[in-house]
Amino acid sequence: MPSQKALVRRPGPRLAEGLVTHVERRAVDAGLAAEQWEAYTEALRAHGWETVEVDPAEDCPDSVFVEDAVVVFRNVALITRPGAESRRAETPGVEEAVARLGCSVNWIWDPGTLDGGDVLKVGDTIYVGRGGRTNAAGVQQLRAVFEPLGARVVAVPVSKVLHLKSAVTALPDGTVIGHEPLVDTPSLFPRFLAVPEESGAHVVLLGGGRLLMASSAPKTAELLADLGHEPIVVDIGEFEKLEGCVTCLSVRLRELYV
Ligand SMILES: NC(=O)NCCC[C@H](N)C(=O)O
Repeated sequence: MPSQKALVRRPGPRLAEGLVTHVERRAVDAGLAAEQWEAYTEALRAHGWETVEVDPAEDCPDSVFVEDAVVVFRNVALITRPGAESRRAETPGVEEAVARLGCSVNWIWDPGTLDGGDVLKVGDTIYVGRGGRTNAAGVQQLRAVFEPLGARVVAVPVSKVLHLKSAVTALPDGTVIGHEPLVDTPSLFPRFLAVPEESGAHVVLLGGGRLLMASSAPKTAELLADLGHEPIVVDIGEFEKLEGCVTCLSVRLRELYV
């Protein structure tokens, strides 16, 4: 039976030292971050997802952003080689977790770099952002792993934000949504809907019409509700200070057979 599991990773003691690239550094309240993380994982569970915790990586400030360490398509997990060197020690724990769940495992190798936040799956199309964290070799290696499984890999330039999924994600019907000033080439997507807020571009599909979204995008939540979707809103403000979004705090394993 297909699973409804979601990998998550508890924030570690060094969270406040997480990388910032496109935003000013602001102090992170570790206690509040822990509460927000609990509420985020609770929202996943409340909507039918069993959360599976990856062992903590206490020395890695950014390890809570678990989606950057792995890309899963069908039953195959591609362990990334993060573009930021300080994040490379995050991957062994994630590799162990996906292997335990029964995925076959592949790897991005030197000189490739790839962050999971640069990978957006829409059906069998895999968009991969070529930007600050993912290089051309990483794109080629991703293609070599997933195209034989039936995926079509489409490379997309990313220059204005940290990751492709900082700029765009997709609705259940496949429409790609993004805040236009931050999207390099909206015309690359067959159906594109502009949203009024930067963090409005980030949705996690919970199933049915339910979309997990950040409370920092109220106008977008209203727009999407008006289009017949059901926003489920969580406050992830402490993670947004570190350029995190709702998407990067979990990895949903939708096609795992266990
Ligand atoms: N996929 C994501 O959007 N990940 C967010 C990563 C934030 C972290 N502070 C970083 O710069 O790597």
